[in-house]
Amino acid sequence: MLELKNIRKTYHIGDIETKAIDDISVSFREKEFVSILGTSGSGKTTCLNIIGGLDRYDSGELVIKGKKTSSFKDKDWDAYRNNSVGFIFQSYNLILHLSIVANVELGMTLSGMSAGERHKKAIDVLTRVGLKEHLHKKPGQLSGGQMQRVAIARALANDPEILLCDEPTGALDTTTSGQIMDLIREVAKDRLVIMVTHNPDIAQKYSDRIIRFQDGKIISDTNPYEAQAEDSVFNLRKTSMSFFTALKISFNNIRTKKGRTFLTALASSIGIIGIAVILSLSSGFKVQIDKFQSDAMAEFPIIISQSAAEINAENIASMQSEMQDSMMGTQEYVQSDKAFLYDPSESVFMHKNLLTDEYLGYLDNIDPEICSGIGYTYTVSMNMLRDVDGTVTPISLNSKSSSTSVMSSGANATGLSSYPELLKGEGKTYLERTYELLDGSYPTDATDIVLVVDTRNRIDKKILQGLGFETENLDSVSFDKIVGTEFKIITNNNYYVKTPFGTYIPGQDYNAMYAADGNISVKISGVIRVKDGETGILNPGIAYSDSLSKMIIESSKDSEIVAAQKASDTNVMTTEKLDEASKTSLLSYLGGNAAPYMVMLYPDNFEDKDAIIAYLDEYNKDLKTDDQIVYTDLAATMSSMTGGIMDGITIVLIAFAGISLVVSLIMICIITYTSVLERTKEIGILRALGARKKDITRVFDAETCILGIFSGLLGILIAWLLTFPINIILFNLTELKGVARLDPRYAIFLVVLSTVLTILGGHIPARMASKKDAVEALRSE
Ligand SMILES: Nc1ncnc2c1ncn2[C@@H]1O[C@H](COP(=O)(O)OP(=O)(O)OP(=O)(O)O)[C@@H](O)[C@H]1O
Repeated sequence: MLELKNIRKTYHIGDIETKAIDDISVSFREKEFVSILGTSGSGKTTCLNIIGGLDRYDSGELVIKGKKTSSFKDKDWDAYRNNSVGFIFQSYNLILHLSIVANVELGMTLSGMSAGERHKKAIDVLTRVGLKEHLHKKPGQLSGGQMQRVAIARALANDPEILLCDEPTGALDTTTSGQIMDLIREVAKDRLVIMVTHNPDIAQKYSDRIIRFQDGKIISDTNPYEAQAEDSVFNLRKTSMSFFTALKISFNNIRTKKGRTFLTALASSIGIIGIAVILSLSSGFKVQIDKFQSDAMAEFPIIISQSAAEINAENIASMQSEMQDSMMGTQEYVQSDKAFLYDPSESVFMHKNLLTDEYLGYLDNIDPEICSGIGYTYTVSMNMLRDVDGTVTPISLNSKSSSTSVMSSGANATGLSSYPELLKGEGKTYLERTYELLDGSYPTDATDIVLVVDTRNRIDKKILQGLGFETENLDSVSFDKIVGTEFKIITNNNYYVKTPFGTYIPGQDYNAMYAADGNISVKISGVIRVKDGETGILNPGIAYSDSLSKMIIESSKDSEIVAAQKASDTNVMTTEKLDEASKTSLLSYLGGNAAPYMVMLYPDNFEDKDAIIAYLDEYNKDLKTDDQIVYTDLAATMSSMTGGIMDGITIVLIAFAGISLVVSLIMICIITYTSVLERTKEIGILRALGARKKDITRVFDAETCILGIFSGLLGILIAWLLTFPINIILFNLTELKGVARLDPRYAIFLVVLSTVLTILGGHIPARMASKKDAVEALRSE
């Protein structure tokens, strides 16, 4: 059954050699109870460990059931320990954080038995050793004798052919020893039991055969046996521990140290908290910036003007460096007594855009899905008269008090703006989306105009004066006085009078002009104000539709004065000489030029803006530089600046948080290492039960995995809780609401990251654990 042939084992510590086993040859029967007696240090335990596959011999041969073990690989030894050998130790060697049933099940788990079968078998053997009443207990709640019974049950669970007992009663009183020995005697009826003991009486009383050791040699054997040549019928079932079992073992271990686990997880979650808070802040700020940018987009549509300064990256860079020079005082000074002449217009490259009918048609055909509105600005003048309480007086829509600003896009003069028309034909108009109605109605016809007041309902006094309202000594004008006010835009033919000299002057007979046919009647349909949270493009004052301008141009283009002006190179009103450009602009002013001065395209979002730009670029593709239409996209310059800054800040902050993640990684490494040291005995027990080195690594990987998931979840929870005070603080500082928000996708990613990093950090100590010598591990306390 079991044969040791010239087995030797020597331990080397420094220069000192200890011959623990010195050429032992002995054979065992298939069923017998053998006691090994001997003085301390005589090599008994070493021999038992070699037989049990816990320790390796240096030379000789161990033959098990006719199979030589010299060719055994690690995995064969693991399987041998698991299937064929049961160990019983003096100090019981139970895993304290597992229940006694789980302790007994462990060996069977490694041999791959199903959960149900395992459990039944564990209960059976525990009942057999007399522990039926104590199944629910943990090892720590049992007496020494009871613990040894559990150890016996564990050793018997896999029904091994060999039971190895190393002083099984060494720690027990006489009565209990007797009971345990009776049990072992019983077990020995159908297997080989080899017991190491110091107690000759016990050996005498219970065993069939006594072998005495001295200085690593056998000095006597009461019942020697000569091994018969056997055919090898030795079949080993390979052992393996599932990751789930590893998780269960580790989870139970962690459960016994709740406080420490919590503190460890808390400390190692700091890095995750840092990154989660930074990510939630940066994504929150990004949302704010995106919102700001989409507002900015409404404010800065893509502008196509008749003449465009080419703003490109180069210009911006040179502007920036000029600014920097003046701020830093690094401007260039030249020593000279001459004044150098230069033409400033040469340094600004102006591109003339020819807004031909073809191009305007091209713009009109833009996909309404990508461009929510197109606004046209014309420089046509509006000659208006209003009947104020029976007196017809000239009025103006324009306060004429402030300068024109292209930056405020839709406006062609302060107090007078045109609003973009809806391209989609359905849905809310730009005004309905962006402005709230204070009185009257939104414009429905081209001839409906609206009064825009600011958020405090204010309006420039001069605008209402221009419209013919009485404002002298007044603080306010009620809306119903304004809404419904009608006036007329007088056609050129009605407005201009030809003088005997062939020139044209505005007529003076307002009543006749007002009453004449062909004028365009206009009505103030309502008063509007920008909605809270929206950014409007309209200046406080009057806003009218592009169609109104088109109507005026339509009515003016065939008028006498336009015809006369087209035919003349002098100003038909002042007889002043005109160059080509002034003539064009005068014709535009008179409504003789259908081309808009400026076109603005309104996207809804960045993708749409890109699509619009692609559409505009498409037109320019095959054209010569001079014929190309240059557009201005101010939002792009803004967004690339803000986006870049935000990304930069985020990266720097994450780098800092990353450092704390590395620190927690090192900490996990140390903590796992401590856990390995603490659980050395457990490693020995698992190895004795047949766990492979891989399985030991797995147990610790499982522990760090649990720790990683837990610290990840804890980190996310804390980071999420932190977003509330952070938001309150940010709101107080910046009035931005809900900036910090934790994206669930980031949260999941960070938990995974924490788990992976923790497993990585713990893997090295876990590998170290697996390399521990089983015998030494068992010996540790
Ligand atoms: N890992 C080791 N490293 C070095 N020497 C060892 C090691 N294990 C055992 N020895 C030595 O080998 C010899 C045999 O030890 P072993 O434990 O087998 O004796 P034993 O007969 O079981 O003693 P005891 O009855 O006291 O347990 C002893 O001299 C011991 O010091």
